[in-house]
This record gives sequence, C-alpha cells and structure tokens, in this order.
Amino acid sequence: MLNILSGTQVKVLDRAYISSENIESWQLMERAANQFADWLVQNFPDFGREVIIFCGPGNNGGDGLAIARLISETYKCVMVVFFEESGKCSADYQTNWRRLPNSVSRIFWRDFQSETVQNPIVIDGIFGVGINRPVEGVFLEGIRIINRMIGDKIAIDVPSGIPADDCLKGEAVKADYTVTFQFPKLSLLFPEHAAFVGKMLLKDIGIPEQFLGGMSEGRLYVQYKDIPSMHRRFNQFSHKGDFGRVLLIGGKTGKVGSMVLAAKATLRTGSGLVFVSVPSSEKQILQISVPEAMVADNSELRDLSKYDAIGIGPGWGLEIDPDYFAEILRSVKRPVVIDADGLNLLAKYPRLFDFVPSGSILTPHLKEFERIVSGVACHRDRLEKAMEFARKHQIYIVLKGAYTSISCPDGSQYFNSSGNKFMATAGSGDVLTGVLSSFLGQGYHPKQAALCGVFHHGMAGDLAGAKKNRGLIASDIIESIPETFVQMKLQ
Ligand SMILES: NC(=O)C1=CN([C@@H]2O[C@H](COP(=O)(O)OP(=O)(O)OC[C@H]3O[C@@H](n4cnc5c(N)ncnc54)[C@H](O)[C@@H]3O)[C@@H](O)[C@H]2O)[C@@H](O)CC1
Ligand SMILES: Nc1ncnc2c1ncn2[C@@H]1O[C@H](COP(=O)(O)OP(=O)(O)O)[C@@H](O)[C@H]1O
Ligand SMILES: [K+]
Repeated sequence: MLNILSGTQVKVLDRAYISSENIESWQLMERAANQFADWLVQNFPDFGREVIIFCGPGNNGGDGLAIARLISETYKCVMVVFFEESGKCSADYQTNWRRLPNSVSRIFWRDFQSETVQNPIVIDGIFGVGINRPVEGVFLEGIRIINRMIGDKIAIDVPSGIPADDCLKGEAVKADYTVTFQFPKLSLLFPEHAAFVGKMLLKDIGIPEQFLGGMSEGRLYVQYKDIPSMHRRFNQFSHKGDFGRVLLIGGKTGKVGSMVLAAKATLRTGSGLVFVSVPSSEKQILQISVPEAMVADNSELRDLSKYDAIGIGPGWGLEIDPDYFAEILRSVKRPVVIDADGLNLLAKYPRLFDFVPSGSILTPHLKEFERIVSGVACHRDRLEKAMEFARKHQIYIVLKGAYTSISCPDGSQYFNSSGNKFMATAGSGDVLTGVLSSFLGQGYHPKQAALCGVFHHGMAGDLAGAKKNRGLIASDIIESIPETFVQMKLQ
C-alpha cells in the first residue's frame, strides 16, 4: 500500500531519502522527469507536435525544465515558457536551466503567443505540492493561458493551483492528465477536482515505502498487489458452512431488484448459503430470479444468531418501523453491512446508531453520507467527518465514489484504486452490499472484508467496463466478480 503524505511532508521525505542515499536532490528530480518523459513519449507518439512546457519558479518548474531536455531529441519542437529569471528560482530549477540544450526554445510568459501554436502538447509545471496560497498575478495569468489553449494538457505532479491536500480556492489548471510521483496526492482523489486532474497516472520514483511509512498519517492507497494476501484461504475439505450463511434484508415492492442484485453478488463472491428477507408479495420474484438463494420468512428472522453476516437496506424503503430496525440491530451480535435505506433510516432516526454493532460496515454514497453528518463543506471536510464518525461509533465508513474511501475505527483511512465511471449506474451499490456481506460471512475481519470487497467490486467493474463501456449495467459487475478471483489466483 502506498502512504499518502501531506504536501509539507514531501519536502521532509525528499531530504531524508536524499541524505540516506547520498544523492543530490536534482538526481531525484531527474528520476521524476525520466518517468514523465517515458510516459509522454509512449502515449503521445506524434513527435511532430509542438510541446510547450510552462515552468514556475520552484521544483515543479525544475521538473518541467528537466523534461524539456529529456524529450528535446524526440519531439521536433520543444518550448519552455518561464516566469522568473533563473537566479530567483529554486536550486534544482537553476541546475536544469543551465542544462537546457539550445534546441529548446525559451520564452518569457508575457511574450508567449498561444495563437501561434496549433494543437500542441501543453505541460503544466507552474506549481506542484509547494503551493501555499491561492495563485494570483503572473502565475494566475499562466494558468489562464494554459486553460485557454487547445491541445492535450498534462500536469506535472498536481495541476497548478490545486493544494496537495486541500480543496481548491481560486483557479487552477484544467489538465487532461496528471502524472504524479511516488504516491497520489490527497487532493487528486477529491471529486471536486475531477475537471482539473483529468486522468491520474502514478509514477514510482524509487523511494522505498519504509521512508514513507515513518511519516504516515494513516492514509493509504490500496492497489491490486495489496489484495491477494488479505484473503482467507480455503482447503479441499471446506464445506458450505465454511463459506458462510448470509442474510440480506430489504427490497420493498418496486425495489426488489436491489435484493436480486445483492443476493447474486453475495453468491458470486463465494457465500455458501444466502437467505433473503423481502415482503411476501416479492418472494416469488426473488425465488425465480435467484434460485440459488433461499427466501427467509419472518420466523427465520427471530433468531439472527444463525447467520454469519447480515446485509441490510437496499430497497428497504423509509416506511420501516425504527423500533423493528433497532430490534434487528440489537439482536445481531456481530458486525453488519448497512446500505441505502438502512442508512437513510439511521439518518432519520439517529438514536439507532446506538444499536449498530461495532465493526459494522456502512456504505454511504456522498449524498447518503451528508444526510447522516450534514453540513459538509468539501471533500477534505467529508473525509475528516468520516474518520471522526468511524472512530466515534467504532464502525467502518465506506464512502462510495471514484477512489472510494474506507475510514476505520482505528483512525486509518484507505483509498481504493479500482473502479471506473461506468459503474455510476443503478444497482452497482447493491452489488457492493452483496460482496461485502459475503466476505464478512466468510469470516473475514470487517477491515479485510471492506478492503477486499471494495477492491473486487471495482475490479469487477473494470473487467466489465472494458467490454461494456457506458453500456455497463450492475448485472455485468456481478458476472465479472468470479474473474477477479481467477486473476488473483485465489483458491
Ligand atoms: N519527492 C520530492 O519532493 C520531489 C519533488 N519534485 C517536484 O517538486 C515539486 C515541489 O516543488 P517545490 O517544493 O519547489 O514547490 P512548487 O514548485 O510547487 O512551488 C514553488 C514555490 O513557489 C512558492 N509559492 C507557493 N505558492 C505560491 C503562490 N500561490 N504564488 C506564488 N508563489 C508561490 C513557494 O515558495 C514554493 O516553494 C513537486 O510537486 C514535484 O513536481 C520532483 O522533482 C521529484 C522529487
Ligand atoms: N466514477 C466512478 N468511479 C469509480 N467507481 C464508481 C464511480 N461512480 C460510482 N462508482 C461505484 O459504483 C457504486 C455506486 O453505488 P451507489 O451510488 O450506491 O449506487 P446505487 O444506489 O445505484 O446502487 C459504488 O460502489 C461506487 O464506488
Ligand atoms: K503542476
């Protein structure tokens, strides 16, 4: 997992690593520039296009100058747009300024005429993580010039103007791509910044995780390679019971489809036995749609201790008697998964939180979360509130969306890297409820269930999305769940 450090810690990290490796700081910059240049050359192979690199006065600008040198023999025309005379800029900027070959043209920002270039590749190196106030003056002019230009825009590390770990105040570069180094900066994961960050690419500059670990604030980025080792292994003699008995509760008239999706997802994630509680009028639909599931009648709800996991809420409706919900929560002696109307009921009757078993996993999307906590200013604030809430109630908050975050009772916060925009379709949250309930039922610790569940759900969405694109529907995610296990070679 990659530790997500704050912008101010990046400098500390930089210094610690440089002194331990006995290298010069420009050499670390060279690694970053090489990573960027390699990516650029591979992804923009029309070498006749003009490349315009905007370089601010700090190390982000220094990266820009190093990139200009590295690509100067590949692209026919490389131009650097600068803002300050070199003597006033950072030491590594100055080193790279001196190393610029003559083939790279240099132009002061005020003399740059954007109308004279046709469809260029524009590289933004005005500011990186060192930004410490809203941009104004000449640098703001630079940002505006970039935003007015027509061409492919690529930000170095972060789009200039966006603070490393806070929400944007003022203006920033609207990039199509952001190539960020070592770890994703927190602000690149905020929904408010989607139009500025574009597609985020992560490039390793070779600083070992042990350096980052010591400075960790408990925010981690979860990648594919982290997941397989978190899984439980089953043996040749494993039986239905080992894979768990799961009960799903929800699905009022007109919304029983949510239970169909959740039940199928639970089964596809490997649960041994799945029971579903829906109103009597809906039982037949459920039974026909998911013959592998059993319909729980009310007598079976009297003893909840026989289930290894319970998922509550999709399509349940808001008419549910809160005392009935409280009774369910009180009588379950283990963590549950709560989604959709289960969450809306908690928001409507906050006293119910007292009964939510500790270790439970709540899966709000942004709106559902705001119904629970109210008064959210921006994503940074939302993440802090999710963390506080998880601590206070000793539960897991899975805040859904791109880069779904998982806030844990121990104060750690994880960001998921799988998934895609095509998953923004009706029912994909119901699928997640099924996946999470299944892992809980298979005996996973709630933290493992949350991390594995969210990752597999996103990965299934990626596999389905690769074939279905924007035609993806929630059922496609379910059908791709088995492939996620096959690819990870899980037994
Ligand atoms: N691990 C690392 O630390 C590495 C950092 N690298 C690059 O270095 C960047 C960080 O460089 P710096 O710390 O020099 O910071 P920046 O290049 O982001 O900013 C430069 C300086 O501008 C000033 N400034 C901040 N906000 C301003 C504003 N609104 N208006 C005017 N001036 C402002 C500050 O004094 C800041 O130090 C990273 O984003 C990355 O691109 C890379 O070279 C690779 C290694
Ligand atoms: N742009 C996106 N990128 C990645 N995942 C997404 C994106 N949009 C939605 N998702 C995922 O799809 C699911 C949608 O859940 P939810 O909003 O509850 O949908 P529904 O209520 O329709 O079932 C979540 O798991 C979320 O993380
Ligand atoms: K930048």
